[in-house]
Amino acid sequence: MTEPGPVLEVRDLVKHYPVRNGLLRRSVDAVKAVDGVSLRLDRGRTLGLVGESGSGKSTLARVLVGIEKPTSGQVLVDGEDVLHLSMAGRKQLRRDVQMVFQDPYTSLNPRMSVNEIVGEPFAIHGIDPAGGRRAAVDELLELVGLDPDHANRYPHQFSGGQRQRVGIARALALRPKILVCDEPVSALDVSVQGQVINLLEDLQAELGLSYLFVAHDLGVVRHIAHEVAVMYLGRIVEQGPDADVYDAAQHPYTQALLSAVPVPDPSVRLVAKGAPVIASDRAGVPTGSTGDVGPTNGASPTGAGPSRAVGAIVLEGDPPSPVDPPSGCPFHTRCWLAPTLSEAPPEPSAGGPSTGGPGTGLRLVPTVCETEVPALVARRAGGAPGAPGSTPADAAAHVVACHFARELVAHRVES
Ligand SMILES: Nc1ncnc2c1ncn2[C@@H]1O[C@H](COP(=O)(O)OP(=O)(O)OP(=O)(O)O)[C@@H](O)[C@H]1O
Repeated sequence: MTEPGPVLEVRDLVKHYPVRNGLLRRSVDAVKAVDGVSLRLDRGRTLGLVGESGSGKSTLARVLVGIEKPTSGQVLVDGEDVLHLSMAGRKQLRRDVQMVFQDPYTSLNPRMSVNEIVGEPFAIHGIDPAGGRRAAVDELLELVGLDPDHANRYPHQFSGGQRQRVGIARALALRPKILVCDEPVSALDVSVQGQVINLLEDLQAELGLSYLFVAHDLGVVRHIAHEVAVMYLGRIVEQGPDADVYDAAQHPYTQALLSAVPVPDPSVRLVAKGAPVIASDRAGVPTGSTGDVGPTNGASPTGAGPSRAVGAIVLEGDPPSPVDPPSGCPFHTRCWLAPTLSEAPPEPSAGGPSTGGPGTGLRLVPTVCETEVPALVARRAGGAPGAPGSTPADAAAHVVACHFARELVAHRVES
């Protein structure tokens, strides 16, 4: 039985990459890859992290496993701040957080046998497992469903799914508490994606592992994650239990991503109240330009079968540059809700923003959305601010960073 509580907490994490110019390589600006992210991952749970290409997911993942140093912020593993420990303490704690990489074809050294690859973490950390290194490797291979008799083979002698199992075995060698899985199945055939996802779920149940699961495929994330965080331009814009986010998304960005996910039953259409519903049988991405989020083949690795997207919300243009993100709400330049807000007829206020908003008929978009960064706060259904002050640090809170978040409703349409 896994003890409840957070195993990983991220507080106001920032990672900026300096942009250098000229002969003197002066730092003139910065790519704001991660720009103030707070997250909480509970023991034995899976937090899915989704967002378009370039939203900062991989940078966040790399910071969490110690490949990159953050510009500022805190990363706590079991309550200990990993970034402010001595080298020795950091090395010890880093064992607790391991990474499963996206591409098993490039992440495994082709010149090393599987025995050497899986056993390498023992050598790096100077650990002699009880019973010897080879026995420990065999045990790890069995744990991930590989035949220990194949330990002397090389990566090219395995299929893609088997290579990813090797990568998972290596990540488990030091008995970590947390696995950061960066797109662990996106390089695999759809037919084997489900097998690897099932393996990760079995390992979680058996070993009490916690996963941060980075993925662009919202169908896969829905299958494996208990909670979902949505990232846009280096920030979390919505986070909550998977059912809340998938069935009642409130951020216009999340709604756009979800609207492009193929659903098994085309008579079910996901729409946000007031969203511009564009009927489509395109099983693809909503952006029409950047194209990261959303399966493109219409088939689900989780067994739902062929399906199609209906009612896709099309986001105009590419995401803005993280060197010069928009003022105010970072999403306002692409927000489909913005025009409807400025044209909304007056309606009775139900606890919404005290001045202006979708019910007042005032053209607030240029003022609030362009000038004020919306905080992540819990919201009641219907879009009115709920419990200000709730943050991702509160387990299971559904939090949204939008001045005018709207509840997503699922309803059946006549086909
Ligand atoms: N080492 C680096 N130096 C400068 N900029 C970087 C570096 N690594 C990432 N970036 C930039 O940071 C931003 C976030 O990139 P990141 O790879 O974290 O996004 P992502 O959401 O993981 O996208 P993808 O799914 O395509 O990997 C991008 O604008 C990217 O170009």
